[in-house]
Amino acid sequence: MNVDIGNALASVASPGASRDSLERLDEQVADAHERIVAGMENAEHGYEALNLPERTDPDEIRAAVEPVADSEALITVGIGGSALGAATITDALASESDTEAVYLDNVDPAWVSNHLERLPLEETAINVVSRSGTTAETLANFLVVRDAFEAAGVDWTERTIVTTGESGPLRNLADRHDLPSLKVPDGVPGRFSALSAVGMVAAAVCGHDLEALLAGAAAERESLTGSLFDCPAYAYGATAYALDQRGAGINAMVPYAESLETFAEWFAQLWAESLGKDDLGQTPARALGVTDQHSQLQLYRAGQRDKLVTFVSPGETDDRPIPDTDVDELAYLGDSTLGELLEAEFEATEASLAAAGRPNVRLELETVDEYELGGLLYGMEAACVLAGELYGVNTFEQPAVEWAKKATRGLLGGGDFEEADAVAEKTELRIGR
Ligand SMILES: O=P(O)(O)OC[C@H]1O[C@H](O)[C@H](O)[C@@H](O)[C@@H]1O
Repeated sequence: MNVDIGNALASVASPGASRDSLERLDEQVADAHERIVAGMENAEHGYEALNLPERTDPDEIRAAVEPVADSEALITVGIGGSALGAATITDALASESDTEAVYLDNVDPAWVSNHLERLPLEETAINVVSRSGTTAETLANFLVVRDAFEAAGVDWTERTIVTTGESGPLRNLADRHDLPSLKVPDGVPGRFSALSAVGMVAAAVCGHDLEALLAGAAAERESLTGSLFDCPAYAYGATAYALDQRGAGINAMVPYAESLETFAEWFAQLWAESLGKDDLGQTPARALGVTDQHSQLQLYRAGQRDKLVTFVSPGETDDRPIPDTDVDELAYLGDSTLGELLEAEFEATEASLAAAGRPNVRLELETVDEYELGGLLYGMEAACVLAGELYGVNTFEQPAVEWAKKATRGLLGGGDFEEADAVAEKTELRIGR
């Protein structure tokens, strides 16, 4: 991964960071890097995620999925960090296998039912993922999926893989039914677990090259040094932080590839849950090039000066020529391909923001394959850990989310949680019927 921060400099954009201010920030980056390296060496909670390229064992993952390797579909039941990493990987990568990857990361009943009714359950595998083993949405969906398999006369115990922590309800269930199971590595929060079994079981069933994913991540790990001017991941994390400090409180992630749309969702969780605490943090927004040039670009170029736009350039992709036409006004298109049109629109949009003095950063891939994607995921995780150090927040916890989880359980009668009382205490000023 390369990172180009030129359009975030104060000489181009406002808000922008001057070269001098980045030099000064680099001293903090050096200190943060020392802290990060110590955390990695001591396998501290969270920092341990940056050791995954060496820790994850592709053979173990492939062995666990062996019994369902030739399934027509794989239903991953998980939410947040237990779904988005896997979905990012299988959505981004082309595969020769025909396995359809489906993610049940919502409890919308009609949507869940639609999936269960249309999939060939006797040829479908189930991948249940929950670090805690207690998340209500995941366990509820799993019970629903199991029930659908039973109703269709399919033995779900023959078709289920479990990835969870060392103990908990899901671990007990896996043991009781003797299901193939993998462990969420210790010290790795869900949103940092894409490069473990959590993110890679689906990739294995879909036939992706797990070693290449890890090699791309390992190369990014090698590039972690004590200076933002030498390390693409830190350059991104430090620049995003510096711009937030200067008023760019929103970070719009804009990949120029359909296949990377889920990556923007994954990034949004990483950035929001890790940095959004102590009244700090930069709000992630999601957009897609070129589609959202025609819906959001107006705001990004001419709205409030509160945004950083992060582009992801996918590099080389499959291409398709645009056929010639005898309509004079469209003749110029006939000399191009769709890929060239996409690239031209990307360059034009980037330039349009810079020309209007709007900060933007470019993340460049050579192409979208396992190696590059592994590097991108790792790079963004390292950027986020660095940003967390610079903000001085606890990057690896999410107490605000836990609050809502407890309130939900309380409402459903799953225990006595004082958080649930807040629901009854809602202030109302209702207009309408
Ligand atoms: O993996 P689980 O324990 O089921 O948790 C799934 C998700 O739950 C919560 O929403 C947390 O805030 C997320 O960070 C986590 O990824």
